[in-house]
Amino acid sequence: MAKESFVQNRLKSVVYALRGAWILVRTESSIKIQVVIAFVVILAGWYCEISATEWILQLLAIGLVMGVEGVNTAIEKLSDFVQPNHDPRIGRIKDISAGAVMICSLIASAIGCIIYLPKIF
Ligand SMILES: Nc1ncnc2c1ncn2[C@@H]1O[C@H](COP(=O)(O)OP(=O)(O)OP(=O)(O)O)[C@@H](O)[C@H]1O
Repeated sequence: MAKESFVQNRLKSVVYALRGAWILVRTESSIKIQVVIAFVVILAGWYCEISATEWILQLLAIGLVMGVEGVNTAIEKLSDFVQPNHDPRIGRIKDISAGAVMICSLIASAIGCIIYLPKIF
């Protein structure tokens, strides 16, 4: 069998990653909520005519939260696969992973407040 070229290989990886992103959006309620929030703040950014720097910060915050949420989901699924039974060590791993999402969400909320509160009040 002929060896795949570098470009074919990379294209396959992109397809696998797109498939993973689609599974996330289709099956995970937390990601669905985050997609809605992202949509709302993008509309708000457009409505409030935020600056280029504010757009960059807002998009970074959206990407950060959704990216870490995806990794958190993968950790939860891997945990359930390696240990289907109740195990305090798995509980701790899942708690830490959820904690990482919470930290990113708090930072993203702070960025949202810094951008929009002065425009509202
Ligand atoms: N196998 C387990 N052993 C011990 N504790 C667990 C186990 N599975 C879950 N837990 C505890 O329950 C919490 C919730 O776990 P779960 O996998 O249901 O995540 P979740 O936050 O409900 O997921 P989702 O993001 O899909 O809503 C964990 O953070 C952990 O404290």
